[in-house]
Amino acid sequence: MGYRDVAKVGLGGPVGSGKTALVKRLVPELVERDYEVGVIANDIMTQEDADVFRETFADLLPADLVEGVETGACPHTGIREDPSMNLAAVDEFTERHPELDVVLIESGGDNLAATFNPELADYFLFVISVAEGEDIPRKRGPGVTQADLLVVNKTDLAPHVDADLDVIEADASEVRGDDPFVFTDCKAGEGIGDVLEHVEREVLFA
Ligand SMILES: Nc1nc2c(ncn2[C@@H]2O[C@H](COP(=O)(O)OP(=O)(O)OP(=O)(O)O)[C@@H](O)[C@H]2O)c(=O)[nH]1
Repeated sequence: MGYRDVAKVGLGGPVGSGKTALVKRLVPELVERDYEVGVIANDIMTQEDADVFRETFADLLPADLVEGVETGACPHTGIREDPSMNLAAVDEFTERHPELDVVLIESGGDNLAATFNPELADYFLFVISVAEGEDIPRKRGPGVTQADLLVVNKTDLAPHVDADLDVIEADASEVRGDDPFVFTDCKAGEGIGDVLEHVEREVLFA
């Protein structure tokens, strides 16, 4: 894939929903499938997530394909209103690695309203967690309704927080209409194949 058609995949969602955990699961699978992958981590004030990724992916990705973008107080500004810092990072990646196929862009944790600027992300995953309660899909936040793929993570915690996955499934179906959603347990690695199937079909094979 050339400079112009590197696929940009955004991951947004509330603080702690599992965006980092999902990226950690997706990157090895993508590399295994022979894709050249870059990762950008947006963080409010630190490079913490980027440092974690560099360490986690030390054997999988060149260190210069992991970048941290510090967004300041408002985490969605960098992915929605003014994505210039993120786009500059993508440009640097593609200049250094013209063979790059896909860049995963993790947003800083935010609320249910965070969405990606379409210029920044060709495909946008919104990650929520069942641990915050089964009624999140019903709240119809823009992330939940507008994302290309809704990822409902931490299914393993459902029994511990009295969240009923059948209720979440019914609500997500209603709120999303024909748009897809998947359940994941990033701790055990469940559902990762489903996420990849959507990303490959909609973005990488498109
Ligand atoms: N039990 C369980 N824990 C998970 C799962 N996914 C993530 N976690 C844990 O939840 C915590 C938060 O996960 P992260 O991946 O850091 O969440 P995040 O959305 O990147 O968080 P921010 O970047 O701070 O917004 C960590 O302690 C993870 O280990 C899951 O599917 N099940």
